[in-house]
Amino acid sequence: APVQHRPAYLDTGKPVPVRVADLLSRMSLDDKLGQMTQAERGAITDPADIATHRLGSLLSGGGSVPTPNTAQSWADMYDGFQRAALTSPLRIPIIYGVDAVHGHNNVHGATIFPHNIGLGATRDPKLVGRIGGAVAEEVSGTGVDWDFAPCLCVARNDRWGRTYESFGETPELASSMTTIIDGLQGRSSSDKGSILATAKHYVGDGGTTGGVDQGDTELTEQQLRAIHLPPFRAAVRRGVGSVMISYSSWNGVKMHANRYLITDVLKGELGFSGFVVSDWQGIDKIDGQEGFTAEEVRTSINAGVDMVMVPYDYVSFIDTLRAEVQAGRVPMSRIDDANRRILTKKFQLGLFERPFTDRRYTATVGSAEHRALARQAVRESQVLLKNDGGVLPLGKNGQKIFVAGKNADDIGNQSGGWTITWQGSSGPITPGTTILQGIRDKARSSAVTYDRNGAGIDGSYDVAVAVVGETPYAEFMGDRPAGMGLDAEDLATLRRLKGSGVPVVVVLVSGRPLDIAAELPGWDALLASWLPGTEGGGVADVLFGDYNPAGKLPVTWMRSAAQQPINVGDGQDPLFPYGYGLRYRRG
Ligand SMILES: O=[N+]([O-])c1ccc(O[C@@H]2O[C@@H](CO)[C@H](O)[C@H](S[C@@H]3O[C@H](CO)[C@@H](O)[C@H](O)[C@H]3O)[C@@H]2O)cc1
Repeated sequence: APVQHRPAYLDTGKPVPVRVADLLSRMSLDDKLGQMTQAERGAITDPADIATHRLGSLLSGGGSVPTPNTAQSWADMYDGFQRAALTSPLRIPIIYGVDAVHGHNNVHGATIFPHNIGLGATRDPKLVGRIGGAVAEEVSGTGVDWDFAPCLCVARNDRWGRTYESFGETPELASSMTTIIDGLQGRSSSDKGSILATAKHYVGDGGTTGGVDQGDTELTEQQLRAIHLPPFRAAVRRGVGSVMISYSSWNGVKMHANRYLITDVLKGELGFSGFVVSDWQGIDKIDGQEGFTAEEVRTSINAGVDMVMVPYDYVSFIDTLRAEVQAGRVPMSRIDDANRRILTKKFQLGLFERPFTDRRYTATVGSAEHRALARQAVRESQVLLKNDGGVLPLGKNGQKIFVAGKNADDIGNQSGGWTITWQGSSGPITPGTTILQGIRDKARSSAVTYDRNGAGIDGSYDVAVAVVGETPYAEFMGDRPAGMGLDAEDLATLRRLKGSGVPVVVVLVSGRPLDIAAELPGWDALLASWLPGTEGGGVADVLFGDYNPAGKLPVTWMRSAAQQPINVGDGQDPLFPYGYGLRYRRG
């Protein structure tokens, strides 16, 4: 019998472009349309539908998790979906995406790193690259092969609910932190424990008028190119495998419909050779109405979107796109280009050879090694803004320390949004060390008293530490169009502490600068902690002087919310300037 020749696309000895061309030549129109379709895992009622509709990708939206929500269970879920995908005639594996934006944050027990705004304060690109490697290991250990990160937004107005997802307010700072892509993708994307990274959200998401999430970025092209494009140029140079389009508009045109910026600039001028994915229901929002229309499908695909994060009505999407192709309103060349881009990444990731979870990485989820790295990141991210009379560092021995504040003993609050659920939540939502626990661990020979509201404080204490700030939010839920001050609970707690006559150290756990100028004179010290994640011990390392704070503001700190947007070089007079940060001692 004639030797069964393995098709070229399955021959690992062939160059990727040859494998892609061979596979493309074997694909039907429906095979190709399916590759461009990404569905939410919750929309898959029968895994057989993955092969039936030739789906190219699945995702977990924020908080979309298997039960139980363990690394093992994720790996089993992924392998189940992949096994179903491989029953299709051409056996093309799916690629599965998640938002691991500060660790594998959907997974209970995963290491939660500081959100990007804290990483920006470290000014340590090498550290951020190492974090990318650790996140890639934890994500790989659950089977997942695609991370919708990093967000390379340049946050220009702190009212924006996604300010904490930004490394900072300058293109230089965001560009410097694209080292995380090297960590996520490895030296070669087929490296073990490497995953596909995503530069998002292209372009100008952090520059909307008023800091309105999904709003309109009203800038000249020269301004857009100077402020918001550079991090994407840097990411493309580093070989980022995918780019996600922003919900926002540029001068009134929805980014998901912007052919000039997606095809001419990103793919042409910048030379991006990976694939472009829409945001969640991003094409639906082009006309501002619920659901997607044939025109929105046609417009976004012709603009250069290669894969659509539908995420639920994927059958209707495929049917609509098929009709547009058959009517000649979407050229076959566009469909083939999108497929080439997607398949190239799947081959480069090694998905055809190793389609299932590499269980050697499952044990890295929440590992002591990763938590130690996260604690180092917490230490380096702390920004000391005030330290009158050297009230910091605190004494480990023989001191009476009073700790107060809603964010002192709350893993959920210190982790912020995109933690276990999309919006995040207060409480003991995942294993970690709260800031209070970190303080207790340090001050074993001092007396530490905690009361959330400061009840019981009196003049007998040597110092009071108030851990205050924001509770978790994500995206538009975090927009602050009005005031940006502390909430009533925090203000009451601080008043009570102030009344005791004891020196007050404020630790601000927040996703952005808050309007605190009026209260600041009553505080003896102020430490900006940002959203440190599960390793609150790193905050205590700084409070007790085991680490000499070196963090620098990644964003300008307003004197008043009325100053927003306020950014370095705009001539305004801030409370603390971009780059500001005190140390305990030189060196
Ligand atoms: O109940 N509602 O009213 C409601 C409204 C909007 C929702 O919208 C959806 O909720 C989230 C959780 O389901 C989804 O993750 C996205 S967010 C989007 O998704 C991508 C994939 O997760 C990320 O990479 C992007 O960075 C991010 O901008 C969407 O906003 C959900 C619920």
